[in-house]
Amino acid sequence: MTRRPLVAGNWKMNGSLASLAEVAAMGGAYDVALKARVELIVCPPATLVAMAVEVATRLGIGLGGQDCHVDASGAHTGDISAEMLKDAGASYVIVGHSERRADHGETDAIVQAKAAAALRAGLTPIVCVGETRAEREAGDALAVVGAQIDGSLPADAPDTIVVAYEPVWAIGTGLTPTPADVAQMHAFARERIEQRLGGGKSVNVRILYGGSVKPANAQELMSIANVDGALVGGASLTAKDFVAIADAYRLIGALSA
Ligand SMILES: O=C(CO)COP(=O)(O)O
Repeated sequence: MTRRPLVAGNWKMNGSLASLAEVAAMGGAYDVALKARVELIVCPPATLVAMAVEVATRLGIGLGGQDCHVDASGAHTGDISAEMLKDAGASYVIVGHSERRADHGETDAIVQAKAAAALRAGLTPIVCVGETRAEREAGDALAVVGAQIDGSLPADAPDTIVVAYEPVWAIGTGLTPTPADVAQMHAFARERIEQRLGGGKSVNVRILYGGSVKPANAQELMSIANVDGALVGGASLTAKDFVAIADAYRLIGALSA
């Protein structure tokens, strides 16, 4: 089992050219020892991906997009393809974030097609899943996430794909599930990913936790079995908080299966 933790920052619709200074500021604390321990990537708005490449690459920080179209090119005004993100210097792309599922009506089938598009372009998709508050309260969290995994992962995806469990009710609210609930969901997700992909691939698939990850709770959340890193929203906008989250890995031992 060789899963390298991944801490990914999702800037959402935030950031300007001036924000590239935050990327530059991540470099100082992301030192050789931390690089050996955890992979760090930033997913800024598409307008900034190409601009961020030089500084990010120099600091050993990866770049990702936040969405991609299913097609490589064509008459889709306002959309961006996975190939364009790759061309701009990205190596990852988030697909199926709950905000896109809600704002743009993205279904599991669309998310799966986007994940396949990412793979076609040579990007690693970060496929997001997660239940709403109502679904958790109804006792349906596992069933909902299981169905999203079935529907959103291409069946032939390689074990390099990343899955992010983001309970919708934990995003931007300061609320997080209990460690026991996170452990249960991540163990369940790994089993379900195995059923979906087969061939023992799930042991290598990184499953991130997302939703109100902050420096103060990072160590507790990242220490949970089957949590292979974090997808961070608000706290990824400032270098200090974002690197402090990755820094939790200095204190965490080898990841447990
Ligand atoms: O949606 C998220 C990351 O994709 C999580 O956002 P917050 O970290 O702001 O809760």
